[in-house]
Amino acid sequence: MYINDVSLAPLVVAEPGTSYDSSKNENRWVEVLVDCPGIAKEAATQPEEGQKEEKLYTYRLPVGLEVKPGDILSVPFKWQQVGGIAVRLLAQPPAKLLPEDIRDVEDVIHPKFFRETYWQLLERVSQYYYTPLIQVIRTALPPGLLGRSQARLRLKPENIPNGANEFVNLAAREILKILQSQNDGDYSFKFLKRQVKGFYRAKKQLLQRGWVETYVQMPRYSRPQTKPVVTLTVSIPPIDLSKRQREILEVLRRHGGELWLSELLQICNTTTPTLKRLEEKGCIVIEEREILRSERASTVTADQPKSLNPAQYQALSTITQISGYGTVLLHGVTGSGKTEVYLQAIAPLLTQGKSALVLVPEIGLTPQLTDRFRARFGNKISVYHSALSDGERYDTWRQMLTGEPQVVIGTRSAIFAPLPNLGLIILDEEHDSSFKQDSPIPTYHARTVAQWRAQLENCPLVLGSATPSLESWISVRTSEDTQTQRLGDAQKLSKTFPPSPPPPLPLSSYYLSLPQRINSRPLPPVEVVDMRQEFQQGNRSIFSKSLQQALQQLKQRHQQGILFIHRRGHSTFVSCRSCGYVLECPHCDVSLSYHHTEEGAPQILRCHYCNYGRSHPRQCPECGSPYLKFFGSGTQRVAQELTRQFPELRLIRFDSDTTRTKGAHRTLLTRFANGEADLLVGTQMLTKGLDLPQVTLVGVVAADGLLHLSDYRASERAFQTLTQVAGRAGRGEDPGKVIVQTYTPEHPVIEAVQNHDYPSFIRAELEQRQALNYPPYGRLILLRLSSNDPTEVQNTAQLIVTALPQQEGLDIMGPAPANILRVANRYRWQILLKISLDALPQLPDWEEVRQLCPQSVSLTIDVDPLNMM
Ligand SMILES: Nc1ncnc2c1ncn2[C@@H]1O[C@H](COP(=O)(O)OP(=O)(O)OP(=O)(O)O)[C@@H](O)[C@H]1O
Ligand SMILES: [Zn+2]
Ligand SMILES: [Zn+2]
Repeated sequence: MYINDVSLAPLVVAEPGTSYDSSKNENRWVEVLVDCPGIAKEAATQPEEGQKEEKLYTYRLPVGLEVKPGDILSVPFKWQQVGGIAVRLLAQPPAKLLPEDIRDVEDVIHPKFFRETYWQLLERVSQYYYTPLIQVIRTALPPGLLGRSQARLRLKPENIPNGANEFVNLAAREILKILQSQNDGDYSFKFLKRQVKGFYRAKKQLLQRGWVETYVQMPRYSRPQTKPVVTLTVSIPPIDLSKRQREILEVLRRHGGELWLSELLQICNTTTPTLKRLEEKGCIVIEEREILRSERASTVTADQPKSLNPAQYQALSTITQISGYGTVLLHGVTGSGKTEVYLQAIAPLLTQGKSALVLVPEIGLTPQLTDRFRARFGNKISVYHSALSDGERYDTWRQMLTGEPQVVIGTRSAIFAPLPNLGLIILDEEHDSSFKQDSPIPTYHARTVAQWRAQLENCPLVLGSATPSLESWISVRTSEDTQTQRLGDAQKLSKTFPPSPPPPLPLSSYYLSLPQRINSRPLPPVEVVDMRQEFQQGNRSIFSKSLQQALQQLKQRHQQGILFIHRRGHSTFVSCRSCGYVLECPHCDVSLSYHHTEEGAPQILRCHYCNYGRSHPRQCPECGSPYLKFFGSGTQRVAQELTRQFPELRLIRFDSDTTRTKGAHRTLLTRFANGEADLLVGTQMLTKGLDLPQVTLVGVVAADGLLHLSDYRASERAFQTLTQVAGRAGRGEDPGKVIVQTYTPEHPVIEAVQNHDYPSFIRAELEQRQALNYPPYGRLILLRLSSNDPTEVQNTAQLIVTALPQQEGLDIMGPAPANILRVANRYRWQILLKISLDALPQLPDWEEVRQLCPQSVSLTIDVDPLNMM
């Protein structure tokens, strides 16, 4: 059976609590979702025609083994033992299968792993994002859970009383004897099963008494991890060294003579060959050293809950009063103390034995945030994100399954963290687009999944942001009046009868605002510098006079600054340096993208919504100036320019180059916080959640890169990013200042950022979206096609567009080449479907659409796409 067919029927058919003892001669077969990439094409039992890689196989239950839907099993598959999930129990084997072809389930590895709500969540993801269930399960579970895991039994000697043998049957005694014969008291099921007849029942007895425990061992993680370390071997450097080489040795010396290679490279901004030369001269040694698997737990000093200001207090009491499901939008300006509200909302849950899930956009954000959580909750915190090694993820995941009350902080995939007793889900910086997965499938948005999960688990969901997404804003503001009124009532009640808690608010969405910074600190003033004027006045530097001056003062006043550069690498719109004119598509209201597919190919400007194209003009169509330029000045270039103009400023680069290695974020931020540099120069990563009180200056080198992304969400994203980055200034005692350099100071986004005016920005933006039927008013589905064959992919895209039904309320845009046409030798085309929520058109049958793709063309259906490139 093809899994998509069953996904509509409830997968868990057994009633909770009923178990199936195969000795009663009923339900002796089980359908198992087997996870076996690679070997699945040939089946253990004969597959039906047209089956795909993920499918259900039928197995028999051996006598004495109890299985329930949702259990993780180990089953034989060809010549291996693999993992699988029990999907449903059958009273009869499928008629087509010969009984002798059906193999036995080997064992239960994790009983009741999938609780019903968790299953439902995965199914919902599978349906909404048009993704086979097994693929969703792979996303949700740590890698390799199902594959090659081995169930083992371990003695718990501390629980075994004297004369234990009296209490259990013969087989159990045998098991105990075998386990006790070995120091660790630890054997695989497989081994024990062969040694002991009646293993399953005996094991059950022992488990019930708590004398043994089962666990899963993952052999592939047993290999220790190593990493190169650099050690200083001379106390006085030889005289023939260059100045640079001496500096490197000096840095090493100051760090106690030893650093991880990656850290040394970062700190000295040097290269491995340079270090190799030092090694040849006998000054240092580079060698591999083992690192521990768990993240080096930084020492944090415990802290106490802060006494809340009135706005925080109101937010907290609303959140804690919600019983069951409810969505809260916590809209707090930068530095308003949202994190403190989260912390105090979580604290009572832990004492009630519940757990909380905190999602954050990117891993660069977590060191500071996790420290704050650790300071409050100690070792109840665990961190879960895809940058962890498989082993770490697996360990953390096991920790969650214990059911101990805990707080899991993680990036988007942590929305699937299998915490059994969820009391609260928090999405911090909920507007951030890294919560959306572009590929591979499922192309889920963690906020959407969080909403479902909160509903299924019947717990509140808090969405926190200084710049809420339009989606979240709309979802809580539609019935605004009633909410405000009911909130008012609840408050009145609580004032009148302080001892008794007010009745739970009968609402499912709430808007809460923290309009002021902590201690009523002002938001920093934003100065907008018109770079066209700078250019006209003869300033050819990438820094305006105003920014230059501010940078100079930084050093004199012993303060620190942040310089923000939009994104590393390519940024592709073209604009005029004299008048600021940006080349746009005449049909689509988005800026044209610069396409340069290969060396020597002509330069083309193209709209990747509708495929309008034109050649690259020699002169500005508006003012005739020849100074047309592509935007995009990388961090590296800015850093070079800084060193040239301000040699006395010490800077740290903070971008995806310098933060690639593990722990680099923490290292760099700690060094900055300790005052080892005056300036932090970086990309998007430093816009989020940084709370550094000594930062007084924030400079945005060129806001334009953000304003003219060829995407309907460009304005929203630009407003959010600029507001967030501006929000890093003036969080401490000293007042802050923000300088935004731009060629289009009159742009509404720039004005809104300058005035810290979210409401008027969102009003204007919502109007535009509504007029054009873009989200949150309409829905989008993006079909991404790619192939090694440029013609075939283009033809397929055309074919699909022709085949799609013409309907009221369904706008088909494209096909058009993706912004970067060729990536890793694959040519990419896309088709954008815009769906009107009023007309609710019939969506195409995606299986039929897939049939139109030849073997060489792959198709990804991106539901609610955010990244259009
Ligand atoms: N009630 C309070 N009293 C004193 N200090 C507080 C209080 N609440 C928060 N703070 C402090 O104020 C600073 C800013 O708070 P926090 O970082 O939580 O703000 P935020 O709203 O999350 O900011 P952003 O959205 O900009 O990241 C932190 O250093 C925090 O410890
Ligand atoms: Zn011009
Ligand atoms: Zn266009």
